[in-house]
Amino acid sequence: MRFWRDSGGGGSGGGRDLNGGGTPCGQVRVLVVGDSGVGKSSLVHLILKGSAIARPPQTIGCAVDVKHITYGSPGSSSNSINSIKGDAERNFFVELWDVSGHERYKECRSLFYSQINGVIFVYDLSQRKTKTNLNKWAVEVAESGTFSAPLGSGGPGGLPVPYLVIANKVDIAPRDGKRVSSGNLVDVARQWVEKQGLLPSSEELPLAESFPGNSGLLTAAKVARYDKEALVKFFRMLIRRRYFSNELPAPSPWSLTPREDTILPVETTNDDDLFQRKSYAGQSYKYSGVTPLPAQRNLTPPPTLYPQQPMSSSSENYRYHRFSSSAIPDASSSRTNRADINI
Ligand SMILES: Nc1nc2c(ncn2[C@@H]2O[C@H](COP(=O)(O)OP(=O)(O)OP(=O)(O)O)[C@@H](O)[C@H]2O)c(=O)[nH]1
Repeated sequence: MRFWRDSGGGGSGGGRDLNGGGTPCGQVRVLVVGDSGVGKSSLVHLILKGSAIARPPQTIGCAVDVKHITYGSPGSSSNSINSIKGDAERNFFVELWDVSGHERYKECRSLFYSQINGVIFVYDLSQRKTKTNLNKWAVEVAESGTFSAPLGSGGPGGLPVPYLVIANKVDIAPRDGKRVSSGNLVDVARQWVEKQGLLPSSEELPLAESFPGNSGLLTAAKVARYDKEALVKFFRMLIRRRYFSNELPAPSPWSLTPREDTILPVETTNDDDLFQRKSYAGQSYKYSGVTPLPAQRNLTPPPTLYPQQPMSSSSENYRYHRFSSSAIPDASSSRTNRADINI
């Protein structure tokens, strides 16, 4: 069975001429987790391609895509050894590990929780249970994962890396107490099961145990609405933590507020907290720009190679740690039709 998919495109990683031939300096790994059907793959597609995907196939195991991102200021010299710590613009890859939320992969998905720099938790605004379930996801990742550049204190479930909570499907979120149907198979099935009384209605689920940091980014992956700037800030913060942590402390990324004009419209709901965005994550989990503590778990320490070594444009240096797109099998067989879901 194949677990990986490499998009090989999307204007991101894979090619050698990124950013005018610039040499990638390194990579950060971001897990994308949440219940099946909340729209993780749709979101990843949107982040990579900038457009919505009509019918995402269900993820088998895990799909890996790579986004290219720059860090630093354009136009500065990149030849000096010091410039890596300074303002030269550098290329990085953000690996997005889109882990299937389907139960059938529960036993094996910890395989993918390796050397994680950050986590994106996704839930479905129209299915409140998917939000309360985020805690389970956090515990699972925290307990079975290994982490790169871990934080000194834990987030939800003890998660030791920065995270972002994304509330997807804002386009069909309940308004005025009424639920809007998305029409997609997973949602229809879930609503049918709830109606039969086989599951508590997600509308009735208590929010008391909801995920720490009720705020989150609002997205509607299906109609290509998301806060690109906030996502990029999150990715850059992960890069900074991993590769530039001995620079002067930067302002807390958790306190960065996305630009007002990129904020999705606030909709009226019976659950106001879902629609307020104040920070990227729980208050108890602020990253304050301090140098990360040594690895807390069974970790390979994050490589310090790239930040410290002189850069060269030789092809050897183009390879970067832990990810080689050539090592990743063909994408096409890693997914299957959503119609295959067993409900
Ligand atoms: N209305 C609406 N539907 C969405 C949105 N995002 C995703 N969907 C739909 O939700 C369904 C599930 O989307 P996926 O992206 O495959 O969900 P997933 O979380 O990756 O699911 P798994 O692979 O099973 O873990 C698809 O039919 C999508 O078209 C959204 O923002 N709004």
